[in-house]
Amino acid sequence: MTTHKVMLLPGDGIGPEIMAEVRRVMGWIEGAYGVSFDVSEGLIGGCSYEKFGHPLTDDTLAQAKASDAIVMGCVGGPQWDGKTDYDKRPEAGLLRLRKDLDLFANLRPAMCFDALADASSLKREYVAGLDILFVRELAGGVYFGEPRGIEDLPGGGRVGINTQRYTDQEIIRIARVAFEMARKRNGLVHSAEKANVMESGLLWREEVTKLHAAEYSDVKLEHILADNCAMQLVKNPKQFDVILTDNLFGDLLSDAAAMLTGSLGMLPSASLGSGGPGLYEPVHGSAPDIAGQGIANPIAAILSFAMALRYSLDMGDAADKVEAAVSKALDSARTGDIWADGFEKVGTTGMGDAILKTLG
Ligand SMILES: NC(=O)C1=CN([C@@H]2O[C@H](COP(=O)(O)OP(=O)(O)OC[C@H]3O[C@@H](n4cnc5c(N)ncnc54)[C@H](O)[C@@H]3O)[C@@H](O)[C@H]2O)C=CC1
Ligand SMILES: CC(C)CC(=O)C(=O)O
Ligand SMILES: [Mg+2]
Repeated sequence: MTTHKVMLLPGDGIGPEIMAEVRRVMGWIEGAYGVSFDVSEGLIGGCSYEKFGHPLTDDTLAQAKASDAIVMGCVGGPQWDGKTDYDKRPEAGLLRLRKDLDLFANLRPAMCFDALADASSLKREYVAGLDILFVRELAGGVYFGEPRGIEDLPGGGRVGINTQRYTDQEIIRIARVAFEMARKRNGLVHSAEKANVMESGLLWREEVTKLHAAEYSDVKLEHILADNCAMQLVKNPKQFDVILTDNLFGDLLSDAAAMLTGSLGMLPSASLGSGGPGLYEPVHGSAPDIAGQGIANPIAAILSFAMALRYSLDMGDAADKVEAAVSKALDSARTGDIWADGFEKVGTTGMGDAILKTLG
């Protein structure tokens, strides 16, 4: 029997609630596909900080590296918001995990399930059939650039510093992922930056243009300024196929796209490097406003696990099956974030029940 080593990192807030549903889906896959998941569970984020004084310990990192796939919930919460030491904040645990594993390619599909075309804040005709793939650079840019910090100014007052920094090689490797993905989809890449005001954006545009001309001229490439991209996502989202962008803009644009699909609770992601385990996590955060109430939508987490099946565990059929089950379950059951008249309103476990029932 094939055994896959999977590390689960539920994290903070709604993390443990949604990951419990992922575990149930994993159990179903084991039974249906005759595989075994060798599961280890670790701490990341605020819960790790409380226990070990650090949001990601060396030990947990080593275990994560030794697994075939890592499935994470989410980190953070208001109890740690006052922390000015950024190395100790919950989010730093996640950034360390991404950086240490060199997970530079963050795939964030924003798809509107048919059943949810009326759950978006945009009218049905703008979102029905929507299928965008964000390819976000994840291991560089302003979240990691040096220098950074808050410093006193000589004449009084303070300055906050973060640095946007991209090398040509960092740009080329993520652009390659976007072009390869577009080849398997509808052959169109929008590359979003701010070449009009940032040198890093200009280098981004030049390198993407060169790579396109040299190796991917069969793919259609459009350059778009990131602020216009935000506007176009709301104006006419179906014009997009693949959106290639940096760490910061990708973070913002994919959250905005979440509402096109009905809820932030719907968006999964895969973070891939060059060879090691992938990291699979929902796009959303720890949702402190609803944590502990059993009402969070577990679908983003379950779809993230489906991406793990597809990209790390060589189980594409099982991934298709889980995605189809989610789509069908939405015909009857809905968590509060996507609920509408005529549907049964369920909590986190109820949504898991509906998906498992559909899986059979
Ligand atoms: N990858 C991660 O772990 C991320 C962590 N965060 C952290 O999460 C904390 C909260 O950040 P927020 O800005 O509030 O963003 P958030 O994504 O946690 O929540 C934004 C809104 O979406 C709702 N929401 C999110 N996920 C949901 C789900 N599965 N089901 C139903 N509703 C859902 C929340 O209730 C809230 O109203 C912060 O500490 C932040 O740093 C934020 C984004 C990503
Ligand atoms: C480190 C994360 C909290 C940043 C984020 O919001 C994300 O990657 O989606
Ligand atoms: Mg984000």
